[in-house]
Amino acid sequence: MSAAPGRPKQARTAAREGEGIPVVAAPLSVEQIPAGVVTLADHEAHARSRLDDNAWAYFSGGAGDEITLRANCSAWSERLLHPRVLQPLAGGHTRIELLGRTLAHPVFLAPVAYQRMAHAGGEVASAYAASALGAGMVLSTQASMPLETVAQAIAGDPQRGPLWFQLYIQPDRGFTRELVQRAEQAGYEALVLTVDAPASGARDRERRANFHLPAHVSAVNLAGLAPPPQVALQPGQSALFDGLLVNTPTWDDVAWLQSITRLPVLLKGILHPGDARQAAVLQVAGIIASNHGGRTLDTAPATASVLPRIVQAVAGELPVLVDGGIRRGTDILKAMALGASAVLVGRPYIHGLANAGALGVAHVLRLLRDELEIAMALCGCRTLAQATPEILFKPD
Ligand SMILES: Cc1cc2nc3c(=O)[nH]c(=O)nc-3n(C[C@H](O)[C@H](O)[C@H](O)COP(=O)(O)O)c2cc1C
Ligand SMILES: CC(C)CC(=O)C(=O)O
Repeated sequence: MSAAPGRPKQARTAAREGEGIPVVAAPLSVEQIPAGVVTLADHEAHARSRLDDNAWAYFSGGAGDEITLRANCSAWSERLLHPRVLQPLAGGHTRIELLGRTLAHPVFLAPVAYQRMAHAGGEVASAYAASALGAGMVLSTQASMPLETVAQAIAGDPQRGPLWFQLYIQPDRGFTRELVQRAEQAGYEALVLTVDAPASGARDRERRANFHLPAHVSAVNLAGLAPPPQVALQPGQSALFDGLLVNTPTWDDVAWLQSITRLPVLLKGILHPGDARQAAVLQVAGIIASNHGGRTLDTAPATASVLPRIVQAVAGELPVLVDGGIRRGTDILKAMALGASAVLVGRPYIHGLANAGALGVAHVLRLLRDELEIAMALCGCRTLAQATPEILFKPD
């Protein structure tokens, strides 16, 4: 049993924090997209052959019976688009406005921990790709490269999308505050507070594979964080509720976080309209409708299913982003039609990273954007503002 921000088992010879981390990704010239890889599903199939069973269990697994993991994908593909013809399309584009910025397209790289397990270039390679393709990126608290190194790698790139920092509030609030200050100083533009993982989900696939972090991979940005004090449990007390979760964040911590930072704070992991309302009352900068890619509570609903209710609950007061199961440009268009302001993808870019480093991540982003443009054109949408529920097929 472990709380969300806890550290997985690690090989005993763990490198010292930050040691041996390349500042640049492996040279692109040695990496290629294999012929025949033309969709995100192709990337996934190829990545399976590049990653060992240990890494595969971590990156691809979900919680429990993986019902939510599968539902995330099927809920998008089961919704149908309703094409419109003979619309003027010249001058069309995928641009959006979000938190005061104009972005080339609505795709972000979701926070995914321990990316050096997929490729030596790790989070820096992902950041290069996001930057080159104008995508946003959210760096995980549990990144395997220093947050400053990742920000520095793309600082000054005029076409880069937003760089945000995902935060897991640590039991040690002083350490958390220092982490926030580091993210501010490094140039991150927003904090994404993940709220759906006070405890790690039942990661059965990881347990079957005896998942452990390789020696060269660790949560370097949490170096120096003391383990939470051991609680002496009384007979009958719960190791979870009376132990690991005694300092778990609450709504009060959201207000606390807003009070200690000048950065906009978004909440990631909202599924219930009541929580969306509460977030709006606290005037957070945005929410991300997410079930953590099916990795926390199994049998939670697919994000495509809850998105309309969440959009309705916040009534335009704040942007709603969504992730989980987005694998096609058509999925992105459906999300936008349901009221999302932008989308995040998780596993697909890790597959690209495993396959060809920065080039692989860039390829995944390029495929999504190309597919989005095609879907927009075929639905008669010149801009994403025209992606309304009208383009979704409503069965009788
Ligand atoms: C291997 C892996 C690690 C993840 N690590 C984090 C993390 O550190 N913080 C976080 O907020 N979400 C994390 N997530 C969840 C993603 O940010 C995102 O919500 C999810 O992957 C979206 O679903 P998708 O993979 O189907 O696109 C992780 C997901 C995966 C697959
Ligand atoms: C280290 C984990 C807490 C990162 C995470 O959020 C995940 O694996 O889903």
